[in-house]
Amino acid sequence: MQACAEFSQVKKQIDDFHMGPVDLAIEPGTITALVGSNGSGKSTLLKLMMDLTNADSGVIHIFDTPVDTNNESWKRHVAYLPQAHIGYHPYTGQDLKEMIAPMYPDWDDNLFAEIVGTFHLPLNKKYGKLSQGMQQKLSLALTIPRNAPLLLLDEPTAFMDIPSKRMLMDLLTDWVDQGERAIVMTSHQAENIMKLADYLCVLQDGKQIGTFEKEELLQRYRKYWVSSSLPEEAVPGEIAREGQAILSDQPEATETFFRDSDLAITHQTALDLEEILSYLLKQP
Ligand SMILES: Nc1ncnc2c1ncn2[C@@H]1O[C@H](COP(=O)(O)OP(=O)(O)OP(=O)(O)O)[C@@H](O)[C@H]1O
Repeated sequence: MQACAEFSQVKKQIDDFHMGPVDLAIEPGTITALVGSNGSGKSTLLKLMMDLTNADSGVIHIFDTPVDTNNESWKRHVAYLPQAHIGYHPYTGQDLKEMIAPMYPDWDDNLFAEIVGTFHLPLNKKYGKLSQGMQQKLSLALTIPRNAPLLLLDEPTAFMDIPSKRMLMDLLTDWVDQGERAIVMTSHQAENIMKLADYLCVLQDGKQIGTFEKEELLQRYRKYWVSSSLPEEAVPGEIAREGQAILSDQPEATETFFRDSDLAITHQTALDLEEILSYLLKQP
């Protein structure tokens, strides 16, 4: 199946920030969250996909077309929501819709009306006069109905209230379920990632720690308490200790060790995604 986007050994340097090498494939029908601390390179990855900045080495393909080709027709297959829109401020939502919709052959006016209705967006007000949260909602209303098969969202819910976040998450899940389309989004919000993402591409200071299937990641980590004192030396799979608890990223190996050492497990829990990401991002 044709990948929506593919990074091969992509590297980029901006001053003293070094990104990559990044290898990543975005398959249709999937939602990938770019996760990492501030300044880890998430927005830069999206900008590289939009050819808004150039890679120093490596190749990025969008639907099999290299992004740095002279023919930019591939851009019609991508809808990009940046963190901030420069140039929208003097226009009303209606003006912006009339400017943007004709550029996208698959623009869905019904979906635009649905998002406007869901978020109670006033289309007669200038973008610059809207609150940050409303600006974000209007930007989404102007981006999702483009129905481009690859949707890139940079922090889409950063300024949104809780009910709106939920509504957007439902909307995005429905949107991606409709067919051969994919979403790549950056997010700091574990709730978004937990609800939406199939895959997590984890970045730390520009380094790609890994790309993980969310469910696989959730199953990989467990926390154990045992009946007597823990041995001083590290237990197989141990990644950390919290008081009398051991955190493991190899539950089978850890449990075998406890069994062989006659240490009864008195309690165990899975780790939530926020804890897992904190551990991944603490790695040296
Ligand atoms: N135009 C620019 N000029 C100079 N440095 C830049 C520029 N754009 C990005 N950088 C640097 O590149 C690095 C990665 O930035 P990027 O915006 O991709 O991070 P991020 O993971 O999206 O961060 P955040 O979570 O804060 O949005 C940072 O060190 C940033 O300072």
